[in-house]
Amino acid sequence: MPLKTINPTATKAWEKLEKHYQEIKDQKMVDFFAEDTSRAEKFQLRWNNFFVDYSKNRINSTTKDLLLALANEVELKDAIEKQFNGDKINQTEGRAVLHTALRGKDKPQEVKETLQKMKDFSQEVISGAWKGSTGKAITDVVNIGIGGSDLGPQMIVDALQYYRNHLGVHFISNVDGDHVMETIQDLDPETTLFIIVSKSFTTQETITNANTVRNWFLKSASKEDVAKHFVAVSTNLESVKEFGIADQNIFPMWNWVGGRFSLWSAVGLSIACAVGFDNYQSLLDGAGKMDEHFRTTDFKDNIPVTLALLSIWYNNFFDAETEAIIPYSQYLQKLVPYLQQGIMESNGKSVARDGNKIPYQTGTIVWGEPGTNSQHAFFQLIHQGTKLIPCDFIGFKKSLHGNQEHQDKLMANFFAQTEALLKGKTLSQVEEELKGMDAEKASTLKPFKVFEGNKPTNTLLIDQLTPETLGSLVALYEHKLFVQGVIWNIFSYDQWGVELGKQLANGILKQMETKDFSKPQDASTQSLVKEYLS
Ligand SMILES: O=P(O)(O)OC[C@H]1O[C@H](O)[C@H](O)[C@@H](O)[C@@H]1O
Repeated sequence: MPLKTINPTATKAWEKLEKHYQEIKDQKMVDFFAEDTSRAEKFQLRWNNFFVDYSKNRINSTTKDLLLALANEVELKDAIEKQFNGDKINQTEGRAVLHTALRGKDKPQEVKETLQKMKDFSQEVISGAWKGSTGKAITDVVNIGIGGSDLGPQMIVDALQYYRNHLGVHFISNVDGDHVMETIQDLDPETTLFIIVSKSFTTQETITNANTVRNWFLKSASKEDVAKHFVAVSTNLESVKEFGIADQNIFPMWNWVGGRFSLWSAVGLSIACAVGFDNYQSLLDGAGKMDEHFRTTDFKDNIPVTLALLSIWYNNFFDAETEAIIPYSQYLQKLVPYLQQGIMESNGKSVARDGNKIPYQTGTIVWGEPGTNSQHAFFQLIHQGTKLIPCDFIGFKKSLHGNQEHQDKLMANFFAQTEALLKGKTLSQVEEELKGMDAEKASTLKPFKVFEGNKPTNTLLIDQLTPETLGSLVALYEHKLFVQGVIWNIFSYDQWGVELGKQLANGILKQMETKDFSKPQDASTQSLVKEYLS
């Protein structure tokens, strides 16, 4: 059973919400709309190129007031200021969390300098002024990194492919050697540039992949040629140098930027190469504008705060297990895997800030795929399954290539799904539909064709997919997860949970090399490793 115990940092609001939940939980959204003709206007937000409709939620004005009271009781305003001001809010690692400083108007000097270096470098590579070791211009750029050093740049490069130039941009992340070979086998070492991205420069996958790629490169080139084909982004300058990267080819990053929030730093170098520095700058500006909105707008009109509170409402009171994010744009096919790291690595915690075990649910599980494809895959379960799955629908008013017929069909589906999830289909509607059918057959079919409806959705309607709107959209979700972390009273910016597997993998690797199985290990894992080695 989901845990519902009161959050001790917000007892008053939490208790009131629990009581209110009991009153409202069986009510139908369609009745809310029938009772209040101005409901749609009441629960919508307009900001820049964003229009957010959250009226299709199982809330009324009281719910909204109580959720806002919750935000106030946990002193959200103060928490936001602490983050933006650079307090060491990542307490378990003793670090500030300042990805917002990478995209604000007043950037620190070191950020400005790094941006200038990224600008100069990306322009040289794009224009062909940067020559490979044999004097040829670069045709392909390969980003070698994993987690935050891969997912962000990869998602943005894919999302902004409309804005791309002639460079082929590729990503190597998995330590799976087949993935590495499939990526490099058709590349020409003379015209390929590798960007090794690792905040720590100790990550097993990235260092292994970087070594493999360097060896592949050295088959047809000399050590001196490495400087023309390898650059690195890291906080660990010493290890980068040890790897053999020339000083001038190192792009710094800082430990006050979390890996999963690092695409706004030099980790975004492959983005700048793929779409040009000006577009990268617009991406930063879009994120900066959302930061401003988040920091300065009253909570009742604040998009990230509103979406975060709604998510808490379903997670902690309706016991929703997951949330779906459905972008109606094929360009955003990598958005969800990217957000999964941001959201689930940040808020997948079960210990409160005081070190005690948390007695309530945290950490939203997010998943999703672009529409309309997902309508033909998992939407059946959202419409008629037994689970409550709140969904965010993200769509754009204008397409990039025109094709109005396609755009209208895409968006008709986009609107229709939230309508269907809201209204469902009643028994009498089904009966009406089955009129004329053989009575016995109709009566057998009836129960299967009923849709309960009353499934909550948020609709984010954005003018067009541009570097700027994309920047704002990503920053929106970053702030949403931050607000949830504050309410759940957890530390959102560490990730101790990924360490154990890494440690054990090193031990197993040693076992494989030495065939020494004397160290105690569970019987299942041991027999699997032995089977692998047999
Ligand atoms: O950039 P790196 O230091 O190589 O780290 C890459 C990734 O490693 C770990 O798994 C962390 O959990 C991620 O947050 C991080 O993005």
